[in-house]
Amino acid sequence: MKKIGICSDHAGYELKEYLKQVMDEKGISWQDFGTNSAESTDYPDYAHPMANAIEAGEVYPGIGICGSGNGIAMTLNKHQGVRAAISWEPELARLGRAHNDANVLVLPARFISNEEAKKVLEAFLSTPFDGGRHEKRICKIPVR
Ligand SMILES: O=C[C@H](O)[C@H](O)[C@H](O)COP(=O)(O)O
Repeated sequence: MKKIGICSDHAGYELKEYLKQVMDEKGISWQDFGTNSAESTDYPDYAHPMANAIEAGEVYPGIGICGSGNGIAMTLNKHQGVRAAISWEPELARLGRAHNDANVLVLPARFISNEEAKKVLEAFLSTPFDGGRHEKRICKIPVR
């Protein structure tokens, strides 16, 4: 498995650090694109570099975290090669992978506990893309 990319703003910093520990325990390699403290900052400064690395094939998949999940998802999904799915329960993460072939899991740090986020991440990482009818749909997502 490639390194997993992970990034957050200040609101997601503590959850990001927790999930890095979770991945360490599972023997999963990760690359942290910041932020590096809980000091107030701007999510695009971390989301764009991680999205660029995903598009370049340097990391896969990614995890993006901010307070609501909205800002970081909006930023990530501006990239043609990124499909970022906001998930606050395991079934949403499973669907993001199975139906949308999501390559970034977005977590809303202010609306999810660490334990629930761990379950969401596990669902995301263990679910393959279903393909089939979903394939042509995701092919229609990019703006041409
Ligand atoms: O969509 C944006 C994110 O949820 C941010 O984490 C949030 O807006 C940060 O809010 P504040 O600057 O009040 O900590």
